[in-house]
Amino acid sequence: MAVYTEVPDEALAAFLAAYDIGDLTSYKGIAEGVENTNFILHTTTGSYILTLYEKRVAEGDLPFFLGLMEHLAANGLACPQPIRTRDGATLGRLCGRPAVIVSFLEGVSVRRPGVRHCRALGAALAGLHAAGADFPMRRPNALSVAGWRPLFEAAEAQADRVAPGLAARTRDDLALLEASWPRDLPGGVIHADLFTDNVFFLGDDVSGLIDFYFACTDAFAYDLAICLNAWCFEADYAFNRTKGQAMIAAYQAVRPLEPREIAALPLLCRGAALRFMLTRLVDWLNVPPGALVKPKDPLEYDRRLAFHRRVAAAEEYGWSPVSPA
Ligand SMILES: Nc1ncnc2c1ncn2[C@@H]1O[C@H](COP(=O)(O)OP(=O)(O)O)[C@@H](O)[C@H]1O
Ligand SMILES: N[C@@H](CCOP(=O)(O)O)C(=O)O
Repeated sequence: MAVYTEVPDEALAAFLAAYDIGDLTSYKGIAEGVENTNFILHTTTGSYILTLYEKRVAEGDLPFFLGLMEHLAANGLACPQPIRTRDGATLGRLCGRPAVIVSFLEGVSVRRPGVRHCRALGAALAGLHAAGADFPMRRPNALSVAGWRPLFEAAEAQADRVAPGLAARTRDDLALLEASWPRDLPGGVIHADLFTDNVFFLGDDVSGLIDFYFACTDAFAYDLAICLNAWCFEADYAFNRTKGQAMIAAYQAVRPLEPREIAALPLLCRGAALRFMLTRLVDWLNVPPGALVKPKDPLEYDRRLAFHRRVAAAEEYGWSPVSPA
């Protein structure tokens, strides 16, 4: 459950007094999520999400995240829109935490995405990349290849306790990726965490994208690689090429991949899997006493890595020269 900060009624009322969003009729904490404290607010004008940023989101990054959501929403992307106070501020403070109110998005996330969800996601991802094209702020990706070795070093000594041989195979993956990571790919704003829990659907259509708190400036194809990892593996860790094909084709219908992006896809997928394996591994080995949130299993990404190590070409992810949408 992710309500880390309790908010007394009076503190909430004082905070809301700065906004023009009507009178509060009810509110409650949201159990989902791992990073921040979220409440759903119902007022006489509609529903909103109140987020209190906990320690894992750097306060200095908030202008980037909030500015990005405003920019994307203004460019037609269905994403949370920060609500301004009467004084024009998007960022406030509540119970000692930076806090914002954003618009509520309708829809539900899917736990086991089908081919049609992967197709819709591919189009939505390309739409996000297009909507972010002229966003003027930059945020380097702290969890790209240069950030992986410090994570590995923090976990290396205990990695084999999690799975035999994990330290050695991670060391080898890391060395290979550091030596060959593609650095000159087309890029811009990427979401960098577009897992199924961050995408809402109404029927077969994407109704909203949330959780922009890993968003950064990086290669577009790396975002696609993150999504191929998160959406296209089955429960037995077999890669479903039909899902990959649907996602890539729908992405390319909006933004065709360049030959160098296609060539780089196997490395990008391997790097994306390593990134999530490593952050999960560090969290897994450092669960604080009394933690509210169960850490995610790093071995889910160790198993994906076993697949990526055998891949030689983008075709194995479902890319094809003439991709049917
Ligand atoms: N704008 C929104 N509209 C509707 N629901 C939202 C919105 N933002 C967050 N939520 C709900 O809150 C949950 C946690 O949000 P998320 O941003 O993923 O939190 P965290 O950053 O803590 O992981 C989501 O799974 C969703 O149920
Ligand atoms: N998607 C990441 C963890 C980040 O969680 P989120 O709830 O903020 O999306 C993972 O699966 O490791």
